[in-house]
Amino acid sequence: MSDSVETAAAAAAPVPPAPTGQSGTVVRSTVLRRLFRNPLGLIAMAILTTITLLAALAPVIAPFQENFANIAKTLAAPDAVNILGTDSAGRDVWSRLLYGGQLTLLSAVLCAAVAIAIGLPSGLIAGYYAGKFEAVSNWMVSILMSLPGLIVLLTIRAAFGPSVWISMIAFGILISPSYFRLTRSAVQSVRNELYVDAARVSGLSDRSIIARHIFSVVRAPIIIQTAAIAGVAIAIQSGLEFLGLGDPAKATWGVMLSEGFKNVYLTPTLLFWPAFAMALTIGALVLLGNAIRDALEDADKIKHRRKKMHDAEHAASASAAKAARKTLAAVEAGTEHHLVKVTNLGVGYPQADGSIKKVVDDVSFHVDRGEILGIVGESGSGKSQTAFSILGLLPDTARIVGGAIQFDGNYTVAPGDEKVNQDRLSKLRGKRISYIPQEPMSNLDPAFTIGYQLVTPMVRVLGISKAEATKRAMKLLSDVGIVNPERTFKAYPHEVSGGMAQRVLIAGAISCEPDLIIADEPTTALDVTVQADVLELIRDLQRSLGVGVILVTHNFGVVADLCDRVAVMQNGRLVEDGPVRDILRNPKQKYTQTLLASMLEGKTPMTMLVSSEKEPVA
Ligand SMILES: Nc1ncnc2c1ncn2[C@@H]1O[C@H](COP(=O)(O)OP(=O)(O)OP(=O)(O)O)[C@@H](O)[C@H]1O
Repeated sequence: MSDSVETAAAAAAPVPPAPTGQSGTVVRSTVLRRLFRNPLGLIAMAILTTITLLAALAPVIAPFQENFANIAKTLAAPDAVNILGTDSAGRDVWSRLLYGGQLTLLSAVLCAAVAIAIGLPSGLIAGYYAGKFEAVSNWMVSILMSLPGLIVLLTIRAAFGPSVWISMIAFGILISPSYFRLTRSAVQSVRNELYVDAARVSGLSDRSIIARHIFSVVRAPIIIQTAAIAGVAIAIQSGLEFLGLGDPAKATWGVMLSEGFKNVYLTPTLLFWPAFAMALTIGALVLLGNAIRDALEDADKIKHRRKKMHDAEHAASASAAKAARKTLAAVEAGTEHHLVKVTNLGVGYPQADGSIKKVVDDVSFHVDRGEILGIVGESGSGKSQTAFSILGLLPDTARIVGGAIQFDGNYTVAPGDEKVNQDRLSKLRGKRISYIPQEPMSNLDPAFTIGYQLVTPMVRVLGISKAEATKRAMKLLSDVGIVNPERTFKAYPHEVSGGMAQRVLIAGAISCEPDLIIADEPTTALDVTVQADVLELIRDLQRSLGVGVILVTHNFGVVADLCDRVAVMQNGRLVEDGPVRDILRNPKQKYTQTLLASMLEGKTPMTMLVSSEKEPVA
């Protein structure tokens, strides 16, 4: 398949589950265990927990209210009553430190929360959908980043008074672009991963895809970033207060710092204690961020631990679907109501000069239940673009420039439509239409076990219990010829071979009892020794389940071996179609004859072809 099409490639039914629930919990507990084993992480957590507890318990453990002043005892040295001494107004330093911790920590949390609330969702949406939202967000982010932060904060202070909360909300807004950019780049890096396309094909809504696949990618960097941002917020807030811009009526570490500085020559410890508390907190936050990063880094170890947690008991169960499919298969084949009907389809891409380059032109064919239609043609002939039109997975830039597509009598592309009807197709993909891709490995999410990726869509689409779906998955794995289904079920994609991964995807493709399977060169990425097995498997399953299959291939040998009917494509056009037997016996077009000749003469199919007699479509 062409490079461009690969971006739109999608996989069969397997949908990796949300990184929540059992697996998510296991991963989280593993990360926590690793954090506890890291001495720096442990120290950081101990410091932060102690500081938070002391601050939270200030009303209980502080000997005085933060603003209680004993004018008779100013700038006093530490004694039994005032263990850290008193300040210039006779207030207890220890009590103010505790109450100050409350305000300082809460304001840091507020700042991070505001920044996350703005930056995270906008980064997710911009990264996932791109387009206008991303353009507008980028524009706003650039404006925010070009603002001189300190001057904005000073202006806000002048306008709204010395409120620590308002300052921190403003700082949260100013700092939100860092979350936006972090999230957007993380999302962009996985947006076009085939397992994300696979989830789309399997019928997951965009919201679920973002929650399950995309958010899991940004979660770790966001946590690390938050630790750093909280530290920066404390430093900025204290910096402003140190400059005398804080609310003197409130005890915060910054206000204490400012007051301590005024008396630095008389009582240097007044400056030391708030500075020490701040340094300890900020240092602990930085250490914690690093420790979390280290804990998350070794993903493989985490995965292996997760794997051990999966202890399943499995047994085979009957596939009632098979019988149901057989019945269905007999109903509609050969009638005018086709499972898929493509009529005069045209697909094009707008060019820089304003013209549209057609890559599929006036293509018509149909597929019925219980039959295999082969779409054959040389590389670039438009096979995949046709298949992706049916799946609704054309790139955003593609335009339908003519014709229509009906699935089971309903238009997914109606005459006059410029785009595929995604609302309608999202209800079909993964449920009634499934897909077997050409690159099995890239279509399985490396972060989840094969079993999980098989079970989740069945639970969603078929509405069955997890236990039942597990049984079905085991049966499916054994149906597709996997010798040790238990082991494969518990394995991660990197632990199985390409041929086995393709069998897994085939199992996924049939798991939700589809009516149509679109297989796009399903053996291309496989070793020759397993190609025949996989093709035979598709044929056996198609026969027993009675589904319709569209098989995209450039190999006429595969067509001859497997298909009932064939559509031959060249340069985006359908040059010939009909029952395979007729076309094999009596190919009318020279192009078809050449394709056949390359097969019959035992040459490697499709390495050399005569040039088209027609002009390329444009
Ligand atoms: N995103 C895109 N933008 C512009 N042109 C594209 C895009 N995707 C595909 N094309 C063009 O569409 C034409 C048909 O591509 P398609 O992938 O359908 O061919 P194919 O027959 O499946 O080939 P292969 O067997 O190599 O996959 C090619 O000329 C390709 O360059």
